[in-house]
Parts: sequence; C-alpha cells; structure tokens
Amino acid sequence: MKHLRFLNKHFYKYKWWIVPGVFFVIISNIFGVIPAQVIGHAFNLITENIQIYGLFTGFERQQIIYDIFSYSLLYFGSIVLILYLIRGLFLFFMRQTLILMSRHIEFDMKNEIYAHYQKLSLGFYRRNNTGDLMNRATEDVNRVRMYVGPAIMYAINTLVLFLLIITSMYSVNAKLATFCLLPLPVLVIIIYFVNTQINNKSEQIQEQLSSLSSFVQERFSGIRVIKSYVREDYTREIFANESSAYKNSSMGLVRVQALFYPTMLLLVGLSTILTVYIGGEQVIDGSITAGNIAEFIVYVNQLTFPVTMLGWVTTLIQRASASQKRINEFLELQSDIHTGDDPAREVSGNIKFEHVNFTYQDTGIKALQDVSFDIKAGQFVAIIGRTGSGKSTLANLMMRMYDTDSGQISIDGNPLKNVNLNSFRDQVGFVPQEVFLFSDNIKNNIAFGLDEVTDLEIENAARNAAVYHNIMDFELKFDTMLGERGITLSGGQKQRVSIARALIKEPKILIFDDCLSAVDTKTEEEILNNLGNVMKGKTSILIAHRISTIKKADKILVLEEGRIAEQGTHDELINLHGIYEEMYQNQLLEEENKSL
Ligand SMILES: Nc1ncnc2c1ncn2[C@@H]1O[C@H](COP(=O)(O)OP(=O)(O)OP(=O)(O)O)[C@@H](O)[C@H]1O
Repeated sequence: MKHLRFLNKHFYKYKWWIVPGVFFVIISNIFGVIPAQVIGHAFNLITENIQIYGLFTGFERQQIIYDIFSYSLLYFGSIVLILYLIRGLFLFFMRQTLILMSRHIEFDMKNEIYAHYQKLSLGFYRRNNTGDLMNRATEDVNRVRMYVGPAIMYAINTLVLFLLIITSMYSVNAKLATFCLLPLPVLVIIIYFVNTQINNKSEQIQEQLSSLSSFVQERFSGIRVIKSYVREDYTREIFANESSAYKNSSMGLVRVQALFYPTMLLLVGLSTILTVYIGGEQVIDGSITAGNIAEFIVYVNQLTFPVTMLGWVTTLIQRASASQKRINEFLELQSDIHTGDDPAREVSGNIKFEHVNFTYQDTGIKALQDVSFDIKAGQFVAIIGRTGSGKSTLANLMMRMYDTDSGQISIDGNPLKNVNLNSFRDQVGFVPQEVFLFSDNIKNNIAFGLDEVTDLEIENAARNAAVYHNIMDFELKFDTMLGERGITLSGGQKQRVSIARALIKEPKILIFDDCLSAVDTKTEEEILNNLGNVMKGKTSILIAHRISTIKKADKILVLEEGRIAEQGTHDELINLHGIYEEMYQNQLLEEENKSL
C-alpha cells in the first residue's frame, strides 16, 4: 500500500474533482435508500387496506375504496420512480467526476513516465527490455487507474451505502437487522477468496497471452527464415502447444467464475429467507409491520452489489499497489549522465581523448583501454579496426551516451562532462551503425533533427547523401512512407537516408559509425566527395572497415582490442608495417581475387 502514496500528489492536484465526487456518492446513496422506506409504506398500505376492501364486498362503496387505494399505490410508485431517477442523475455526476479524474491522472502518469524514460541513459535501455518498459507505461498505469477511479469510487460508495442502510435497518428493528446482515461477512470472505483465485488465474492467462503474442510476433517477423527452411508445420505445432496452455488456463478461470455467482445468489437468498422468517415472527409479535419486511428485502438486495464490489476493490488495490511499485522503480532511477554546467556554446570541433578507459558494466567487457588521441577542428579522421575492437564504443563515448570510467574526453578544451549536453549533441551529426528509420515518410525521417526545415534543404541533404535519385524514383517521392506502413528500403538506401538526416543539421562534428558498409564503392566515393564540400572546415570522424574509404583521411586511428595500436596518415601507417599495413594488404588481395 505504501507505494500508492506516490499518487497523493495527483489526488491533491485533482482535489476539486474528488470533493464533489464524494458529495455525489453520498447524495446518490441517500436517494437509493429512501425508496426502500417508501416501498415499506406502500406495502403497509396494501396489507391494511386489503382487509377494509374485503369488508365492503357487495357494497357500492367498495369501488370508492378501490379508487383511493389504487391512486395511493400509483402515488407511491411515482415517488419511487422519481427517487430512482434522481439517484441515477447523481450516479452520472459521480462517474463524471471520479472516473474522469482517474482518466486525467492516467494521462498525467503516462506523460510523466514517458518523459522520465527519455531522460534515462543508454545503460538503462541496455539493462531493461522494451517489453518491460512498455508494460510499465501502459498495463501498469492502467491498473493504477483502476485504483484511482473505480476502486476508490466503489469503496466510498460501499462505505456510504453500508452506513445508511445499517442505520436505517437498526432504527427499524435491531434483531431483524442483525439476522439480515449475518450472511454478509461470509459472503465478503468467500468473494475475497474467489476473487483472489480469479486474479491469480487471470494473471497466469495474461502471461500466457503475452508469451503467445511474442511468439507470433517473432515468428511472423522471421517468416522468411521459416519458409526457406520449410519449418511451417513445426512452427504450427509449437503455436498449437502454446495456445493449448492458454485455452486450459482460460477454462480453469471459467470454472471458478461459474462457481462465483451461484454462491453469491445462495447467500443473498439465505439473507432474504432469514429476513422473511425472523421478520414474520416480529410482525406476529407486533414489533414491526409487514411493510418493514419488504423494506428489509430491498435493503438486502441493495447491499449485494456493494459487497461483491468489496472483494473486487480489494484485489484492485493489491494489483495497483504492485503496479505502482514497478512504476516507482523506474521513476526513482536517475540518469547516470547529467548535463554539464557550462553555458551552451558553439562547438569548434577539437576533440581530445586522454587515457580513456571504459568497461561495459553489465558484461564487464573492457571495451577501451588507455585511449589517447587528438582531433583538430576541421580534420577528417578515420577509425579502423577489427570487429569488436571498440570503434562504436569510442563513437558512443564522444556522444556522451556513456561516461568514461577514467581518463578524460574534452571538446574544444572543456571536459565533456562540463559541456551543455543538449547544445553539444545538437551540433553533432551522428549516424549510428544500426540505422533506425521511423514509420513515417522519407521527408520527416530526414528532417527529424530539426524543428523547421524547407523542402530545398531536405533535397540538398538527400543529394549529398547520394540518395536523391533513389527517392525521386519512388511514386510518392519524399512523401513515400517507410516501415511497416510503407515500403522497405534496401540496406544501402536506409544508410543513406540516415546520413541525409545527419547532414541536414549542418553539424560542426560529423560521426559516421560504419554507415557506408552497405553502400557500393562508387556511391561511397560520391558521398565522400560531397562530404568534402559540406564538411569543409568542420570535423568529420568516419568509422570504416574498407581502407579505400579512409585513405585520404588527415588521421587514421587503428584500434586493436580496445587500445589504439597505431595512428597517423595512410602513408605513415603503411610505413609502420604493422596491423594497418597487414589489413591493407589483405584487402588488396581480396579485391584482386574478386576481379579474377
Ligand atoms: N552495449 C554493450 N554492452 C556490453 N558490451 C558491449 C556493448 N556494446 C559493445 N560491447 C562489447 O564491447 C566490445 C567493443 O564493441 P564495439 O561495438 O565498440 O566494437 P566495434 O569495433 O564497433 O565492432 P564492429 O566493427 O563489429 O561494429 C565488444 O567486445 C562488444 O561485445
């Protein structure tokens, strides 16, 4: 329960929804209880007048008595109807305040969680899977909403109704009231246990359902592999097994639910029988009227629904508490990357690494060790090395996606940790190794990093990234949709669209993380030529595997197992006769073999 305290700030914010909401609950219940008393009076009227009516059998006056009698009944009936209508109106207001408030809180919570997630560093996203992040922002928030809305509303409703009915019952007759209420605690306990069972089974079903959806999602994403390996029958069998577990659990749930309503009706029936039996004795004693029995039967029936709700509300609160605990776990996390205190300033493009060490915390892999180098503003620097040598890690550290364990990275002489992060990242064009394009049109994908952009700027960026002609070949040109809702670009086209996204920013520093790998050598040359013009006087850092790509670089850093093994220009490195030269010779050999 203590986790739900987090919600107090929302309750405070929406106090002017809660106060009238509670008021409407009280009023609606008052109008729910009064009709029972009116029905009691009507019942008395019937029992008393029916005898008088009988006495006048054969007399003319009998018709007059009948008229008065039926008129009075109509009058009572109308009163009951009006009272229930008023109750309905207040019930409407009650839902309009309390349930609407819960929707507002749900909206605020989702926004708060989303904004918080965005602040957290890459490390957080490495440690937690996307499914879990999404569940907390949707399913868990939904469960909390069920607490702030329906659970609170029904809890107040039940409390008010109980107080009103019990007071009314005891004011009529204490003995009858006690007997009438006797089965109710048993009903509460049974409902609580049955509800817990239903809940456990529902949770189990929910888990099976999400595993079934994940299975289906994965298999359909990999449908090409399934078809090529002719594994359709095998996959269908696994699906049938998974789905049969889901069916069995669902049938278990239906069994428990089937038991629930008869049990409830049995206990309500018991209460009614007790009311009639004990009430009948009291009527004979003369301590209550027959109308009181009718009144009590209405009360008992009115209590049934809230009592059922009580069990439901308890489980809603338990679920909400568990969900809020999960939400709080993430909300209490602070990003390990904080922006520096320096004011936002224009970047010149000098980058310096001094004895930088970096280990991935989750795997313990030492990705960079004692890395030192210096990049002057305006230089074209290339980074090369075998796979896993730490090239992408280096690029990520430059973007401050992670912080170094030791050593220092400086930008224009200022430690990166002091630099205003948003302003710095705004001035860097970063093309990551794993290209990511949004399910949107090409135009919006290219313009992603900017708030305002002209069509001409988008076209120029596409030209510089050598993807303009490809885009113009599509029927809808720059309006072509990508992703699930649109066309699938080839690997090389994707890379070039994401290069255009970086170039349109006119960045002061450009970082290409192996993003020319799927581009043919001719197009690569075109892009590099364009870069020469666009990035004149600005710093470009290119991570690559092909030496032909980086030959012209002002400086080449050769990484080997997280360390800088060699650095210099192409000619200098060839003369070293080290790793670089070996890589160069191997690549020349490969080219020769290909041309044979
Ligand atoms: N997010 C991560 N969490 C844990 N370990 C990682 C992570 N990213 C990379 N590594 C490990 O760090 C080392 C360096 O990886 P990195 O991606 O920097 O290499 P790379 O030179 O860019 O490789 P490639 O050329 O194949 O892209 C590798 O051993 C890799 O397994």
